[in-house]
Amino acid sequence: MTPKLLLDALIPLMADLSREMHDSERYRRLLDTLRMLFPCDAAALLRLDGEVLVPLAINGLSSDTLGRRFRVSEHPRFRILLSNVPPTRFPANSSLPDPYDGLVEAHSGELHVHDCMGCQITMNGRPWGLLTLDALGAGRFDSVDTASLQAFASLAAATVNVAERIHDLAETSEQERQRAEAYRLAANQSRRELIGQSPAHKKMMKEIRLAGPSNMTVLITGETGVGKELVANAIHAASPRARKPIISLNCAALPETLVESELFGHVRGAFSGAVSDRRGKFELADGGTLFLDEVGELSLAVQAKLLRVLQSGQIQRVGSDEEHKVDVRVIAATNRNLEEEVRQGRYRSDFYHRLSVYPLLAPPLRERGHDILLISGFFLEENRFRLGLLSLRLATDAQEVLLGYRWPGNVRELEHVIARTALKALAKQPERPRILTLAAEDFDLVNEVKPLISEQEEQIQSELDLQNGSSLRDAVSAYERRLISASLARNGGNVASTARELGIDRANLNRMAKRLGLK
Ligand SMILES: Nc1ncnc2c1ncn2[C@@H]1O[C@H](COP(=O)(O)OP(=O)(O)OP(=O)(O)O)[C@@H](O)[C@H]1O
Repeated sequence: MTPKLLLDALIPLMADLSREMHDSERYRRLLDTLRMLFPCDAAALLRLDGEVLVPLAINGLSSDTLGRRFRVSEHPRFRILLSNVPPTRFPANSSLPDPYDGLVEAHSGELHVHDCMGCQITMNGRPWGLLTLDALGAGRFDSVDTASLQAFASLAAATVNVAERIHDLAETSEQERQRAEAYRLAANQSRRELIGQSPAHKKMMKEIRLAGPSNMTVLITGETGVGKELVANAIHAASPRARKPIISLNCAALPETLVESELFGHVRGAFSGAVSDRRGKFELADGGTLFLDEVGELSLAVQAKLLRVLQSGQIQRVGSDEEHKVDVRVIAATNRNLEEEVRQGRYRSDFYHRLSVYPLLAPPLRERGHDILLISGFFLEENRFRLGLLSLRLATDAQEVLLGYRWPGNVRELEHVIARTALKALAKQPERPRILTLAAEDFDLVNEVKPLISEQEEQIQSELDLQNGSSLRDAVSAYERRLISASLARNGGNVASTARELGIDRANLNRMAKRLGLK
């Protein structure tokens, strides 16, 4: 090969060193050039991973070769190649078995490789992997100059080095992005105050102030949307770790196989797709808090691993034997009844007890009385701003609707209801107003309204009222109570519509309700 041809072949490869491209494309171009320069039927680039050689790219070999893992101890040719820095040639009469026998695609009935060469790729003075060349015809490599192959191996090492550095950079920037996101979220969420004044709210805040400064593991329970994540943030903010991040993991959002790697991280090659080392949430939360949301969804196997970490404070990345010490406080949340899950054998009792060192209940919205209006105020203000209004408020009858509703989706549902209702009410206006007042009929909550007296309570009540000996007045009161409760429920707690349906005015209805002990 003339120097010009040689340069023509090598220049694009050198130019690749300063270009960003996918590894597979980079390695494919490397092997294409190798085959242009050296007369062979197949070539491969392999990375040494512990005791195993992993093919990263192949050319002229059957595609299943990429899935093979060659144990160095079982392949004497590979062992020899790895122990010598200069290239080694195995001539046709070599008695050592060839790992690629039967894998070269160009064979015309000839399965046996007759000429084989290889060269170590050295990185930082240590073997990183191999380049191999195979030919079916004996003596094909007679003319190959080993110094040229060694020079090519140096170019291959530079190529691999660039690919790995790009990987590391991408990984570092991804981790920095995650960290920045965690700080941003923490800052945003901690700005979100837990609004409320009800006794249930005050009791919860007291617990937060008590548990926060301790280093205890807290298990927050409560229905969906009650604000468990906000509670976790408040606990973190009240702790000495407040200046460090709180890192969240939603245990329900990931398949079991990924949960472990998300929690503990992994090393390169731990599983297919693990192309580089990665820190897990435990390492990201080091010094701070790890919030495990929906912890009730973890499998028994992951529970066992987490329990070990919580007890020892040591984590092991998936695929590694090394242990890392981490200093992490865990706060977990669930809307499941974990005690029941333990009884049913679906949850580990030891893990449950390790999590619930400090159990904290976030009460449902329907038990927080007028907090519903305070929290509505927060969301009304948010929506006022978003919709560009001067004022967004609730009419009195709308407040009654919100207070009478059972809120199965709790605060999150309230947030969505207000956003939806405000948007729809605005769309109904003939002209864009500056002030918008949401009325009872703007809310579409009628069907889900909680009966003011449950059916069972009502029956017991009416039986008591109608017992023998009760006065006519008591019986009439009982009847009025039932009639008004049913009408209020039908009208979504809307006093105006209820009064209309019953044919009395609102003030009268309010007086009657008060006299009958109805809220
Ligand atoms: N007391 C509160 N004051 C103001 N906003 C609140 C309050 N409680 C909850 N929120 C808001 O309600 C929404 C739902 O809260 P969050 O996501 O914390 O609930 P959760 O219990 O973790 O829900 P899930 O069980 O679905 O994970 C969030 O937007 C949160 O900011």
